[in-house]
Amino acid sequence: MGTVSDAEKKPIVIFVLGGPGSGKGTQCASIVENFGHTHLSAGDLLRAEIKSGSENGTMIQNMIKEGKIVPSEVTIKLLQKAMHESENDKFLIDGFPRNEENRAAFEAVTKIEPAFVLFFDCPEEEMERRILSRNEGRVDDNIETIRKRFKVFQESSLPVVEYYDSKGKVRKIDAAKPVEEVFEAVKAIITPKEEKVKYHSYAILEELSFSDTYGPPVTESSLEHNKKVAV
Ligand SMILES: Nc1ncnc2c1ncn2[C@@H]1O[C@H](COP(=O)(O)OP(=O)(O)OP(=O)(O)O)[C@@H](O)[C@H]1O
Ligand SMILES: Nc1ccn([C@@H]2O[C@H](COP(=O)(O)O)[C@@H](O)[C@H]2O)c(=O)n1
Ligand SMILES: [Mg+2]
Repeated sequence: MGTVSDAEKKPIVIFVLGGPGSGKGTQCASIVENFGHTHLSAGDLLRAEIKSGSENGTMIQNMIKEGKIVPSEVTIKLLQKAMHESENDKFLIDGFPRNEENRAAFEAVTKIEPAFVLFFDCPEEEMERRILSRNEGRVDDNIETIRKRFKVFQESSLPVVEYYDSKGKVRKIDAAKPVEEVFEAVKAIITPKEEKVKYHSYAILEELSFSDTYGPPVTESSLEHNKKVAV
């Protein structure tokens, strides 16, 4: 069997999902800083497309104002372009897939399956409070559009989360907590396996030196055990 060349290598994709205002963009910024992923927000790409004066601009603007989901073809093209232009091989795709059409079309076109889905779970009252004090001048940050976006989230986006949950791919996070606490939970999920093994090994070594100063040396087999613990 031949080897897979670099050109054929699939990027690592993490889908970042959660209701409007749940904190996806905020947490993605910290993940980028700490773990080096490239952050692609579908909403940001669509807003940039409006600004660029593209022929789809007016259609996208109207859909965003109404809290509706833009046809997958448009959004996927923007995501693919951004991925091709990046030299990175690990991406956080934020706010996508937003409905079943988004999900199926992305998989069919790119043949990429997400490594997992980070799902930010937050009550509507908290998301509403956050959006109303966001102050970024977004056309959809008003109470009328917020209500529509909540409805679309419940009816179209949650089924996508449930789909990935049925495949064991959802990592759910309590996003109602303060930013720093949410990020601690994120870190526990994103931290590469090797780092966790190192951490567990040090913890066991420390425990040994405190509780049993003259205890048995840490053997290779006991480190092997740590590896099994740190999944
Ligand atoms: N854990 C948190 N606690 C309090 N405020 C938060 C928290 N996380 C984010 N915020 C604030 O809430 C607002 C919404 O956050 P953010 O833009 O990250 O959400 P989002 O999920 O990307 O929303 P959207 O889907 O509308 O793009 C921002 O003003 C942000 O500073
Ligand atoms: N897959 C997507 C993502 C977003 N949209 C539209 O953009 C709006 C804002 O998205 P945020 O992620 O920045 O909240 C969203 O309400 C949709 O109108 C989309 O169509 N498809
Ligand atoms: Mg966002």
